[in-house]
Amino acid sequence: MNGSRETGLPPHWEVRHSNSKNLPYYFNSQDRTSRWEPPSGTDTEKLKIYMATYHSAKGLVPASDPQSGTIRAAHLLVKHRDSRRASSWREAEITRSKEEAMEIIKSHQQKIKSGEITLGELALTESDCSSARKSGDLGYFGRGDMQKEFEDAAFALRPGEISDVVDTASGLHLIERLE
Ligand SMILES: O=C(O)CN(Cc1ccccc1)C(=O)c1nc(-c2ccccc2)[nH]c1C(=O)O
Repeated sequence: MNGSRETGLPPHWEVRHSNSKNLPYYFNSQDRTSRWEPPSGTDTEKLKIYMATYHSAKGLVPASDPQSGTIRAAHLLVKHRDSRRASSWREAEITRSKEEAMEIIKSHQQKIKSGEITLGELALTESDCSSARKSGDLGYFGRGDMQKEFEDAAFALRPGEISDVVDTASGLHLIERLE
């Protein structure tokens, strides 16, 4: 529990760490909801200071042991109205259809294949995942950490390779294995 005064978060909210995505997220212990972005009413200056000390104090660094069956990957997520959580930092309510999302991610795939732009660069502005701010980098993860379709596709890639479109409950993904 990190209390609300040091974190700058409203009461009942705390910072947690998603090991699978190697990202902090925000958890409300009262109604047990979680989100990638800080809730409204957060004192962002205090949170920034807390996050700096929290992360350095806890030494939360990525699991740097690919030998333990982990890989490192980045992804670009395009959500649609049937995504399990049809909302993202880009769009509060995502209403596009799955077919429209497929057209969008296929055009992203073409741009990446042509060498016009990298997946990470495109993820920064186009990915509906909160990892967008890290160019889609999810850090290291092992089997059992991600949704099965995502895991199978990611582990089938060689380092540097990019997947075809992967369909999960979260939406449509392009995955690049980094290590
Ligand atoms: O699937 C859901 O019910 C909600 N999620 C996952 C999630 C999990 C914890 C906190 C916020 C979002 C997503 O929709 C989601 N999944 C991902 C994801 C999926 C596969 C691999 C990496 C990330 N990112 C997100 C996101 O909003 O940022």
